[in-house]
Amino acid sequence: MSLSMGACPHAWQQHHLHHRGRMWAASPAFRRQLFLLRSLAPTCADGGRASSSSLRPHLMYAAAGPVYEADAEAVVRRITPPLDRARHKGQAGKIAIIGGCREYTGAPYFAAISALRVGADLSHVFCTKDAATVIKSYSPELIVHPILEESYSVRDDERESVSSSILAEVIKWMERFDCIVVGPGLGRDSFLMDCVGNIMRHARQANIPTVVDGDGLFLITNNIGLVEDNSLAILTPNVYEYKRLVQKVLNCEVNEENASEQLTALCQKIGGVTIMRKGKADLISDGKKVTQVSTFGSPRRCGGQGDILSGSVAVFSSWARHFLLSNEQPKETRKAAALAFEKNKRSTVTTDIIEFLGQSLEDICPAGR
Ligand SMILES: NC(=O)C1=CN([C@@H]2O[C@H](COP(=O)(O)OP(=O)(O)OC[C@H]3O[C@@H](n4cnc5c(N)ncnc54)[C@H](O)[C@@H]3O)[C@@H](O)[C@H]2O)[C@@H](O)CC1
Ligand SMILES: Nc1ncnc2c1ncn2[C@@H]1O[C@H](COP(=O)(O)OP(=O)(O)OP(=O)(O)O)[C@@H](O)[C@H]1O
Ligand SMILES: [Mg+2]
Repeated sequence: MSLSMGACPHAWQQHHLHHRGRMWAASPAFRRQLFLLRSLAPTCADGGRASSSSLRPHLMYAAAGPVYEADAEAVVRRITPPLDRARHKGQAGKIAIIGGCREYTGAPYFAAISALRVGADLSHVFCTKDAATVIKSYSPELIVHPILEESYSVRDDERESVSSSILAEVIKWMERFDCIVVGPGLGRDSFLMDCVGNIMRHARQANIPTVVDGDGLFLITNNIGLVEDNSLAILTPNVYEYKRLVQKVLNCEVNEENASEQLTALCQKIGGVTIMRKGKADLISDGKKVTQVSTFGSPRRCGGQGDILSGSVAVFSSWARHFLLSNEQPKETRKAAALAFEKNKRSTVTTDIIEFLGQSLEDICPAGR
């Protein structure tokens, strides 16, 4: 299905933006958009499947083979659903984060709140009991399910029944979600990993798109069958997570000279999945082609920015899916990072970036009046 400009209710905005010329390119609003562009990468991969017109044919690099720079803004503009009065709660996206344990409460919060700030209607978090109250206290906007358990809180003879009841509880909700994000702040407890593996299998059977990040990547690296041949899986590894995946799946070291070929080979070996390799430039592949997003965001590398990305990717990929399925009509995190850095400089933290998500999206795809 083609994502033609004419099909987009915001096409006039795109036209308008293209004609602002150099002044626009130099404007603070344009710079603010740059950060958001990075978070679009998986969406761009999806958009790329739908339309080669979402790729700029003029640019590229990669030591071996062409890599196209994704026109992330155009993709976002096309897939962002209009703020239509006839729409009801949930139609702009229901997202769930599977993550949050004794050590990590920030990561699932960042991912879940970013999904809301990008434009989803409902954002859930499935986490351990220890983490739930903490996460809830960060924000009343989130729906928090304190259902996961770690080994320390489960007796050996209870494991099977606890595992079944965790799965049963998640299954009750699963069908409602447009996308789940597995891993932010999940931790690596063995019992928890087993339970989450079961959740992933169920999500797959139910055809629920799944973004795998953080400790979810640790889980799948050691159980690659969890994502094998799953075209609804998007992996968002950082530099270390990517290294572990390459070592495990391709049985070799990361090769920067042939980055795009290696990424393609990794996708193909796993089969069907889309991988967004985060870094100085984000490289995205579905095993067929490779695109990149290299617009500059922020020089701050504080923890949590990958969580913003995974939550945002969940929303954009569900918008893209709706667009493709219904011919209705996704963008944005490097841009919010740029905005936040402009304001806070070296003291920029993840919460500052989240504050700018809305404005960044607004610059790309205005909500209208
Ligand atoms: N505020 C929070 O709660 C946050 C929690 N986070 C969570 O923390 C958990 C672990 O994520 P990480 O990305 O830290 O996990 P990793 O285990 O991949 O990395 C831990 C750190 O160790 C170092 N490291 C790892 N492998 C290395 C290697 N081969 N060579 C050199 N240095 C290496 C890096 O500095 C890295 O940041 C995840 O669940 C993640 O979601 C992060 O998202 C950051 C924010
Ligand atoms: N060197 C870089 N220059 C510019 N942007 C980067 C760079 N490295 C990563 N990014 C961007 O920062 C965001 C987070 O990537 P990062 O590699 O820090 O993820 P992460 O380690 O998973 O983060 P988290 O701390 O949330 O787990 C992504 O949007 C990525 O595109
Ligand atoms: Mg991470």
